[in-house]
Amino acid sequence: MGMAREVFGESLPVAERYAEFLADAGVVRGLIGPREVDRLWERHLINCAVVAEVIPQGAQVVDIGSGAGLPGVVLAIVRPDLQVTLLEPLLRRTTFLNECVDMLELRNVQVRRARAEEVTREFAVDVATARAVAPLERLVTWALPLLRPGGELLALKGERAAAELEEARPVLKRFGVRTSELLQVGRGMVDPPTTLVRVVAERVPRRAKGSRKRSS
Ligand SMILES: C[S@@+](CC[C@H](N)C(=O)[O-])C[C@H]1O[C@@H](n2cnc3c(N)ncnc32)[C@H](O)[C@@H]1O
Repeated sequence: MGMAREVFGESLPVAERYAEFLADAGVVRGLIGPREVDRLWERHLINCAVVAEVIPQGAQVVDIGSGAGLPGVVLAIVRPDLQVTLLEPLLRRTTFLNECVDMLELRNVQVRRARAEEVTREFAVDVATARAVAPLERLVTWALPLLRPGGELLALKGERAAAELEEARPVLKRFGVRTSELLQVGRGMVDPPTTLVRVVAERVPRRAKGSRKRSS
């Protein structure tokens, strides 16, 4: 628990209530595997919380495919300055997420029931996050249209992060992306540290090049 205190600081009691809800209702409703309960803090809460290291103050964040709230709920707990939208298409999961928001009294969170590719006109946020949602080459096609120009996707990826970034190169090129990189966050706090793929949206396109309508 020592590391949890260090990571969550004064938000620790809220994080503890969230962990209890995941271990209880989350398991009963099939949103978290029973085997995850013993490693909830290390593999889920702390692993997600350390992403806050690279999110700017006051950012608007969309968490794509939030599921039971990872990483979106955790980021909202550890960083009350963020405005977080949890984007999740499945009703059973948005019900769970709304209950979390009420129970934890998270005033900086909204839940939006939709698929990412359906709501591109609604968002122009600073940061999109996603964990375990889709391969990077598909994820970027959902995430980049939700970002403001210069905004960034932070995709939590495991061992295949570098390979997925390579596979996504053609798509990144189509979107005119010039900045994409691997980052590690949470060194010394979680083992292994969390690997992120960071992709910065370019200043211009909302659609991939080549799919743009011609003006004449
Ligand atoms: C394996 S779960 C991961 C949930 C959570 N991010 C986590 O790490 O525990 C993938 C989630 O992505 C959601 N999802 C799938 N396709 C999506 C889409 N097109 N837009 C938004 N969410 C999507 C699913 O409903 C599911 O909740």
